[in-house]
Amino acid sequence: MTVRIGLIGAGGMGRAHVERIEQELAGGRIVAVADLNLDGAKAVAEPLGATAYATGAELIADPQVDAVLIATFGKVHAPDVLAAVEAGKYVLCEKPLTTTPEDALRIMEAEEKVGKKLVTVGFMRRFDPGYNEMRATLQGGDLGYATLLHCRHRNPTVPEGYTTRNMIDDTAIHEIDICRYLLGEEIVKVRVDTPRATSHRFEHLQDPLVLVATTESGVLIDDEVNVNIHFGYSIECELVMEQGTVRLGDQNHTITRDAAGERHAVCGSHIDRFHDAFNQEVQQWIRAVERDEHTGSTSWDGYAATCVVDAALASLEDGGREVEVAMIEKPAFYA
Ligand SMILES: NC(=O)C1=CN([C@@H]2O[C@H](COP(=O)(O)OP(=O)(O)OC[C@H]3O[C@@H](n4cnc5c(N)ncnc54)[C@H](O)[C@@H]3O)[C@@H](O)[C@H]2O)C=CC1
Ligand SMILES: O=C1[C@@H](O)[C@H](O)[C@@H](O)[C@H](O)[C@H]1O
Repeated sequence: MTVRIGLIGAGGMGRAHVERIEQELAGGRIVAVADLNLDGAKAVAEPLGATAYATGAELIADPQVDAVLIATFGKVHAPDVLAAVEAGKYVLCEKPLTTTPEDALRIMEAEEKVGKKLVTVGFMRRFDPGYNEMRATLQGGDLGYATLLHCRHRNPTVPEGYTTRNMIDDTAIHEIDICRYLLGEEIVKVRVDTPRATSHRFEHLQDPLVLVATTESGVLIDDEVNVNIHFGYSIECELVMEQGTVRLGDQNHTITRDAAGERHAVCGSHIDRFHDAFNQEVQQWIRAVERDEHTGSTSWDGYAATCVVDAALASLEDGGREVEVAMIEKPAFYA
């Protein structure tokens, strides 16, 4: 069976997903594309012989669409995710699932009503081999339990419209999710530190900032979010356990050694750094939809991440005070 996919949001990420589905992956085909900018939707749809729509609602109602891939802005994800769930269609929604915990709860309620998990959140780092090796090392138990997790999320630059809020709800949300995934526990409190700002930022931005979070068992996480670092796209992570540490590698395949020393190229963007993880994520989603099964992160993961984002934003507004994360008990449906 070929899974007939409808894409909502034909911007940078949407087009990157279309390219991988059409050129690199198996089992899926783009049959419809929706974008508020109808010309943008047509530009992606027409070469594929797909139908173009101006709204997600029309695309979701199209009986030709088996499953929905959402790559619009985070703050408009919720209505389309809800409509797809209510139509009984599987959804792969780019992160963040929603920008408020209330919207994520509504999605969870809709899924529970339908009686099956239909939503996967685009937390693609869960498919990165490096993070999975780190997780396996921790779970193996030979190095003891985790005590600390040091993360760095460095982007070359960001556009002027990107806000300090986005440093948390659009950027740090990746570490919020991957730390929960690596450690297998929830984050219970968080504060945001605001060091001296870089002169490379737009004036309105608090860049860099550092999230300091604590998990249920007391593991301390620090996450440097630094989005105008210029030299490249650099994602780092070191997990400290009782008897050893494990550190994420980069995407380099070779190391050059000469009179200037040893070096390897640094990635330029999320596209090259997480190319394989994105492919794994979307390929596994297509295969799971074929089998009528859920895969990857759930609406609960989207909800939990949004609750941590909310607490971090409250800390930022309140001078870096430590804020407890408010969240509901995990429903048995997501156990
Ligand atoms: N996993 C990752 O590493 C990355 C994830 N993303 C996520 O992908 C999503 C999209 O980001 P980009 O492609 O960079 O943004 P973008 O601005 O390039 O594209 C967004 C597109 O959605 C369309 N759109 C907005 N609201 C809409 C609506 N209500 N209905 C239909 N179309 C609508 C816009 O017209 C635009 O074409 C975001 O959620 C973002 O966080 C983006 C970059 C990397
Ligand atoms: O998800 C992503 C972007 O939306 C975000 O703006 C970047 O900071 C991240 O590095 C990238 O992976």
